[in-house]
Formats: sequence, structure tokens, C-alpha cells
Amino acid sequence: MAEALSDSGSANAPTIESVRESLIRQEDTIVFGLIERARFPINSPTYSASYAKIPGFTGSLAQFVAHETEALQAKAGRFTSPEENPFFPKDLPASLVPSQNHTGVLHPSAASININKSIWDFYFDKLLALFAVPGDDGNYAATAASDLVCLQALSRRIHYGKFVAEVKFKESPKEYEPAIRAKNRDALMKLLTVESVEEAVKKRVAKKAMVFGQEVTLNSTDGSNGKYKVDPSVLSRLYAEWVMPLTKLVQVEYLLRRLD
Ligand SMILES: O=C(O)C(=O)C[C@]1(C(=O)O)C=C[C@@H](O)C=C1
Repeated sequence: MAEALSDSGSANAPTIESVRESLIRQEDTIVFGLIERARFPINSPTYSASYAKIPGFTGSLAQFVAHETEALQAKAGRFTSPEENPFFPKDLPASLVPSQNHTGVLHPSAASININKSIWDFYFDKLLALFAVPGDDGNYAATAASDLVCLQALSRRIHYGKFVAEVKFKESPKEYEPAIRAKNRDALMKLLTVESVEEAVKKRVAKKAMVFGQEVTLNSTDGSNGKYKVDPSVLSRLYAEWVMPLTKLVQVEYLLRRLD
């Protein structure tokens, strides 16, 4: 059976370079996801339980689509991968496909870390209004599907902090062990933070929003005219306010369990 490759594209032990490469690659998925979602206006009935009234389900259409899509994906084996974390872990059906040989990179307690509730909340309560225009075009099912693509891409990126933390711990266990034993979150946060990398990430995602989100025409020299499908500053803000802080939170949570 084929060995399951990690997202870093390698079956070998990940390195700081390979995990950062994966984070960079995942930026493309996130930027494209937001561009796709921005095709629709906000479409607020998608998020209203009183609009949906789905027999046998309590919640909004967005919740229904996420719940049912995850159930199908669980049966297809999606959540047996340590890189995938469900939004609705309760009552998730078991995988029906042959199990993959996922390389045992992470400490087993990694499976107990799932911060998707925070991701769901910032996405719908804060982020959506920053890049989807007000309005209602009735495409609620497509909107909900599009939201789930964004949420899963964000979740995968943020929980990838488990792999980043593992690599950092393996590279310098002596630096991390005292802070882990002392359960000192602030010290761990300081140890794992690299400000120069964060600055580069914020600039790069804004640039990707400009390159991927410009209008491509055959005649014009400047296809964008300064207009982009998603405002590049929203991408830097998304990363500065939510993606990187939550990735760091995942790293701290992982490290706190690393010696269990
Ligand atoms: O690249 C790293 O070293 C990471 O830990 C990842 C990351 C990020 O989320 O992009 C998080 C913390 C660091 O301060 C820099 C970047």
C-alpha cells in the first residue's frame, strides 16, 4: 500500500523548511478559497436556523452542509489523517476505506487538540463581512459549500501548528523542556515566535491576493486597475489577527502535551 505523504510532500521526517513550505503552499488554497467565496454576497439566510428548518436537523444551512459533508468525508477516510480536524467531531461516522499508513510524526496527544470552534466563530462573526459584499442572491447552498472550503483550508493550516511545534521541539528539546515542565505558556509562546517570518507571511499573502485576484484580460497592461477580487489588506489582517495567533496557540497546546 502506498505510504501516506504528509502535506509537506515527503514521507521523511519533516524539517522546519518542509513545514514552512507546506504553510506557504496552503496560503494559495486559502487565498483562492476566499476569492471563490467572494463571488457571492453575504447571503445571510445561509446562517439562520430559522430560515433552514431542515427536518431532523437543528441549525443553519451552513451548519447542515458542514455536518453532512464531514460525515461523507469521514466515511471516505478524511479524518484518519492527522492533518485533518473535523468541525463536528461528535457522532462522526467511522472510515469505510482501508486505513492509510500515516507516518507517526506527531505525539499521540495531538489528536486531542481541535480549535475549530474558534475558527468557525472568527470566520462567520468577523472575517466574512470583511470580504463578502452585503446582499442576497439566493445561492445559499453554493455559499455554504464555499464557506466550508474556506473553513477547512483555514483549519488545516492552523492545526498544522502541531507539525511546526513537533519540528521545533525535535530541533531543540533542551530549550523547550523546562518551559513545558513548568507549563509556562508565555515562555513557550516566546520560544516559538519568529517575528521576521510573521512579517514575511503577512506581506506574501497580500501579494498573493493581488496576483491571484486580479482581472486577467488580453489587452490591458494592468489587468487589475488596483481592483482585486479580495482586498489584499484583508489577507494580511486575516493572518495577523487570526491565522498566525491560532497556529501559535495550537503549537503551545501541542508542546504542553509533548512530554506526556
Ligand atoms: O514558521 C514558523 O516558525 C511558525 O511557527 C509558523 C508561524 C505562522 O503561523 O506562520 C507561527 C509563528 C512564528 O512566529 C512564525 C510563523
